[in-house]
Amino acid sequence: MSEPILHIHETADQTLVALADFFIETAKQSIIDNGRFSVSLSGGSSPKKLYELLATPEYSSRIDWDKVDFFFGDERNVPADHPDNNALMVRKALFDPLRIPAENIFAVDTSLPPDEAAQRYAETIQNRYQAEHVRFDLILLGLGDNSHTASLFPHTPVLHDQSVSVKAVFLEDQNVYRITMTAPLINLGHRLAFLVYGKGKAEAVEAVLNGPEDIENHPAQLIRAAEGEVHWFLDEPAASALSQ
Ligand SMILES: O=C1O[C@H](COP(=O)(O)O)[C@@H](O)[C@H](O)[C@H]1O
Repeated sequence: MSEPILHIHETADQTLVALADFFIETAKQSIIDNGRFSVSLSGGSSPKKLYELLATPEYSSRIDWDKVDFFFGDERNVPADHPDNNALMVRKALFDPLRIPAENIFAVDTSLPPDEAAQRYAETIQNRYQAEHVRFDLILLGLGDNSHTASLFPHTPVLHDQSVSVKAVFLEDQNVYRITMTAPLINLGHRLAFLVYGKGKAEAVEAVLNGPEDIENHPAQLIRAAEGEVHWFLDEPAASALSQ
């Protein structure tokens, strides 16, 4: 298992540019190697600016977006037109501006009950890869200030799920469901890339990267690429608690 690779930049904007470049270079290489690029997107508040940046002419002109397949590492259990829906956020920031063909977008069907939505999405991923091994070229991830990533939240049963799959997670404190890829599925990715910025995430970054193993409280510690690489794109405030 390889060590995490840190990319620390002074500001959040510089961090976003570095990750946008990394996204494009990974996509280009995957298209050269395999003819297509498969990426799993993160949701939440941090990545919206990244998607908006990728939609600008400077980035959008650098790859053939028709050769990109988009998946989601997690989704809120809300209707497709709800403001909290991750796919809606990406649609507005990236898919619509770039006119991504509908057949390249693999979103979670949140009109189904959560367990069924999760199972259907796991099947969607399996079917997409057919006989091939399920391995995304790139998986984008965020980090909550409570050390969750995707929807792997502290003290939830999915943290112990060993299947390469997608599961529904009930968050008791919020009384909501989310749908998430399991850690074993995420860990199969060729490249995993966390995007974390802001001082509010500094303690979580330190705990996940350098703290004692404590999966229940710091679920992002589960993310260890089986054979690939794990990259962390951090701004200086988010990296400020890192021990040497
Ligand atoms: O990987 C992810 O992380 C976030 C936490 O990110 P934040 O920017 O909202 O703090 C998570 O909630 C999101 O759904 C997920 O894809």
